[in-house]
Amino acid sequence: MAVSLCKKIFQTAKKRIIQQRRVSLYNVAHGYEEELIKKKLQQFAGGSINLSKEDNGIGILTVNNPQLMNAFTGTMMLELQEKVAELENWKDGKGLIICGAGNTFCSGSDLNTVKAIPNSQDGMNMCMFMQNTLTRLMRLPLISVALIQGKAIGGGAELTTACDFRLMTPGSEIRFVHKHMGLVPGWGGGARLVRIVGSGAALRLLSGALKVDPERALHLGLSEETLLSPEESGSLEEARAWLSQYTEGPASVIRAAKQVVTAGRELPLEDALRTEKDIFGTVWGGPANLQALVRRPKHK
Ligand SMILES: CC[C@H](C(=O)O)C(=O)SCCNC(=O)CCNC(=O)[C@H](O)C(C)(C)COP(=O)(O)OP(=O)(O)OC[C@H]1O[C@@H](n2cnc3c(N)ncnc32)[C@H](O)[C@@H]1OP(=O)(O)O
Repeated sequence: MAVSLCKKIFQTAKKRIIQQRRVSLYNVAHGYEEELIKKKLQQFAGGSINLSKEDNGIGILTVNNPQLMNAFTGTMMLELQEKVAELENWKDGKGLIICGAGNTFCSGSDLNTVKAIPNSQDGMNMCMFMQNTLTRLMRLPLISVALIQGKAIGGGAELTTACDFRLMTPGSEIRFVHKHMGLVPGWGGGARLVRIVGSGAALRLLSGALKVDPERALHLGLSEETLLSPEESGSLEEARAWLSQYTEGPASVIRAAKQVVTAGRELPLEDALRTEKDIFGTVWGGPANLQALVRRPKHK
């Protein structure tokens, strides 16, 4: 009995590690030293990443460091990784809203943290750490929305691209300011931006460090909608209502829809088709499917 329980725990842990490896981009084979960068990041404290999971299957992830316009300190980068892991294990989840505290989104990395780790090894490790985390965030089986109030600057702009959708409030802006910092995006935001707006527009936004207001974002297809409310609770309510149009229904089906799209977005066609077949197998003959066959709804 005890042996079989131990075996089961071991198998579950092994499965989880393999799954995390699959969704993570970098490991030791890429020269990535996760424990080393985690120790370094731990030294730069401040702010927090808060997660609340609502009964409707929508999670609210808040970047919280309002004194620094929600810049990411070292400990916030670590907390983001922890919250993403928590979301990976949230089986009832269907949607996610990412927002910033105090009426602004996020101003990228905390300049005090990055100034203290200027050497190339730390920079590369931090870059791989954030790419791993944001790739896992992007691949969550949750429909994700960045709610952009105020400013999304540098790494903050990159964070918005790890979401499926972006909603902007009046007066807000997204700006890839990296050029002015002598940088290019390093959190994966460059590659993701190309896939969202195309290579020409992405090159203009990066090389011009252009301010993208809600109107321009709509025009570029970077934002889905400009919300009416400029303030925190009103815009969150609007974002919730917008997202619930897509999260209405059984979690198994909503999550499967996101997984099919993730495969289609990331894999070569034949691999995506095979993955779609596997995901189809998880819903075919499932409770939602069987109930629908009994109800026989008309889709008028
Ligand atoms: C790959 C990612 C990449 C990286 O470094 O690895 C980046 O993220 S690069 C981009 C880094 N971010 C910045 O360079 C932002 C610099 N800050 C600003 O441009 C402005 O502060 C702005 C536009 C975000 C907000 O301007 P606003 O006038 O509304 O407010 P304040 O400037 O008065 O800001 C209040 C307070 O916050 C401090 N602050 C803002 N952002 C950061 C930051 N990223 N790191 C550290 N501190 C930040 C700002 O200095 C003010 O503090 P104070 O003590 O009053 O000077």
